[in-house]
Amino acid sequence: MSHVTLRRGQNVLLDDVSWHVEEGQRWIVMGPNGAGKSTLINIAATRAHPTKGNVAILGEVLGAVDVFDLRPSIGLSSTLLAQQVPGGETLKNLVVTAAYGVTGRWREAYEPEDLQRAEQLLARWGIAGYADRKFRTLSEGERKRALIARAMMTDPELLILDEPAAGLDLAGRETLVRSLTQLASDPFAPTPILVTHHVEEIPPNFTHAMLLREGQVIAAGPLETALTEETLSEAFRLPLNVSRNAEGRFSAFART
Ligand SMILES: Nc1ncnc2c1ncn2[C@@H]1O[C@H](COP(=O)(O)OP(=O)(O)OP(=O)(O)O)[C@@H](O)[C@H]1O
Repeated sequence: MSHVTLRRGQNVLLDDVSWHVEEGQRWIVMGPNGAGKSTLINIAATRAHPTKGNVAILGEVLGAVDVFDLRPSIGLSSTLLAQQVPGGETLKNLVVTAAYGVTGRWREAYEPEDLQRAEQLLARWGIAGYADRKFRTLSEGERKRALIARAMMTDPELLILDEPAAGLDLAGRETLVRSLTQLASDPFAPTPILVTHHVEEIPPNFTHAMLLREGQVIAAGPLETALTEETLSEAFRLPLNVSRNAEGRFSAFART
């Protein structure tokens, strides 16, 4: 993204944001509520267009490409998507419909390989026995896993996860962090972009961070320089103590 601004009415949601993500990097997007994180990743997922500035995704220039051709290469898991899933949808269908860019199975005919891949992904994300369960009957943690399995269905090059740990209990969060750490260490896995509010949710092998506040970039780059006491305190307007343990996990507390 080069000098991207997005306005809605009088509101400036993103203000002159530039961002460069390379294959092999693993990004965290952080910032307080309303900072513009979802807006940023909606652009990255071709769900929104900037008012000003240029965007190229996987080598294609936004505005000069049919986004429906590009979308299968971009896996997306978000709360907005979860809200669009019909409650009676089975997990198997939730995952397999990603191959067709829809939620809610209607009259599409699926190939046996698609169904097999959906089952494999559910197994990979720890919900193998749940293929015929209805989405509305799942716990929050199971829903999050199902949405990530769906995001992986098209074998995307880019994987965007918007707050996948929101609403999970401690064990659920830690299991998810472990799964994301494993995913990030797979050289054939898609380039991940993880939106989060909490440094504790950052998998230790993620490499870069984009820190936003009020639509502007506070810091962007390698974790060591972009996620520091100074940058996080500035982004959240709160003096923070930030530390990283020997395993690479972050924690943050308000200074007393
Ligand atoms: N359609 C819209 N019209 C006007 N303002 C909007 C619109 N959509 C979002 N906003 C505003 O833009 C700002 C950024 O929203 P966004 O959802 O990108 O933030 P966020 O960082 O993802 O927040 P959160 O952490 O709370 O999910 C917010 O102040 C929001 O109220």
